Amino acid sequence: MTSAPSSTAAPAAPLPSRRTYSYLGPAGTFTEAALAQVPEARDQIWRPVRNVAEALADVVDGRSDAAMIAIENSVDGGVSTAQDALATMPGLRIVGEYLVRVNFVLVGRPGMRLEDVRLVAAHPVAYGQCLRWLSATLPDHAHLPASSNVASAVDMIEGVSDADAAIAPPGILEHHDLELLAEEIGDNANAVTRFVLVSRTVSAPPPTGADKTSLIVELPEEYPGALLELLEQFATRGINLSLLASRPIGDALGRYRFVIDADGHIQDERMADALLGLRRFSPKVIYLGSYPRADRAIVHYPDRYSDEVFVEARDWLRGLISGAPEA
Ligand SMILES: O=C(O)C(=O)C[C@]1(C(=O)O)C=C[C@@H](O)C=C1
Repeated sequence: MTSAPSSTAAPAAPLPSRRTYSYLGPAGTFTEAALAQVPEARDQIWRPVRNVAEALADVVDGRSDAAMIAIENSVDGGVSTAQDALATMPGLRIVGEYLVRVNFVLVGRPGMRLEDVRLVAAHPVAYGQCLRWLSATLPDHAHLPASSNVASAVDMIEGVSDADAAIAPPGILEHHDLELLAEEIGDNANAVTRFVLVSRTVSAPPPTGADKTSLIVELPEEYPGALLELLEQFATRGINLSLLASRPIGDALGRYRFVIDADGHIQDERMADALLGLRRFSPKVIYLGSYPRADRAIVHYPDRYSDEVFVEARDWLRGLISGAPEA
């Protein structure tokens, strides 16, 4: 006979609540491949959405804990929709960086032949990476923008779009019955897309020695040499920039904000000093976060830019002010 559970048994421990991650769907996108690189995201809830702004809005509004978004492609450059969303949506922080090799196939509805393709559905960033192949192979085609690399094909199969063919990741054929029309159609076989994981404002993960800091900075108006002064904040502190892109602010012609990735962490003395310099002259500095670089490459600095030398110089100045005898 089995005994009834004793009423004095310890109550079961509450299950830890699962975290939700938004990403550009549907399943099978490169963005999903980037999310698969995040160990903490395993066994959590993955929420596919239709665009980057929706993924970030999920985080801002609390529907998700974090969002994975594409931010830069080695062939097509900065993903402007992501840069603009980060510039205008408050309360977000980049907490991680991930790289995904990207290559593309052209797929059609079952029975479609390459020579009959006229309308090609593709995400604009993917389209930009296949332009040379497309103009050589399908010079008369028209482009139908799609919201993602997988949505291009799924919308075509489901009759939501009139496309004859779609640019998609190679894995698409494992999930859908499609005609493979061409493989390896990307203009650069080594193309890589950089993704970032974005959460609500949190303190930065601790420095690793291989970190990046992302910023968006506006220039003062009517200020000759302002861009040079912005760059000097980094140059005079020995900080390398790995990204400098301009995006229109949108309120008037000729007004731009600068999207910057700088080597180093906000807790590095030289980076903190550069941020103070930027804050003094720029009307708006958005700090997007400091996080470990995807390639984990340690950056080495000449001694004059080390934390110790910054601290020593500050102590020296304090000593001069306080009248302490010089060592
Ligand atoms: O994640 C996907 O598959 C996407 O469709 C998005 C995206 C992008 O926004 O850059 C991702 C990687 C490729 O470079 C092309 C498109």
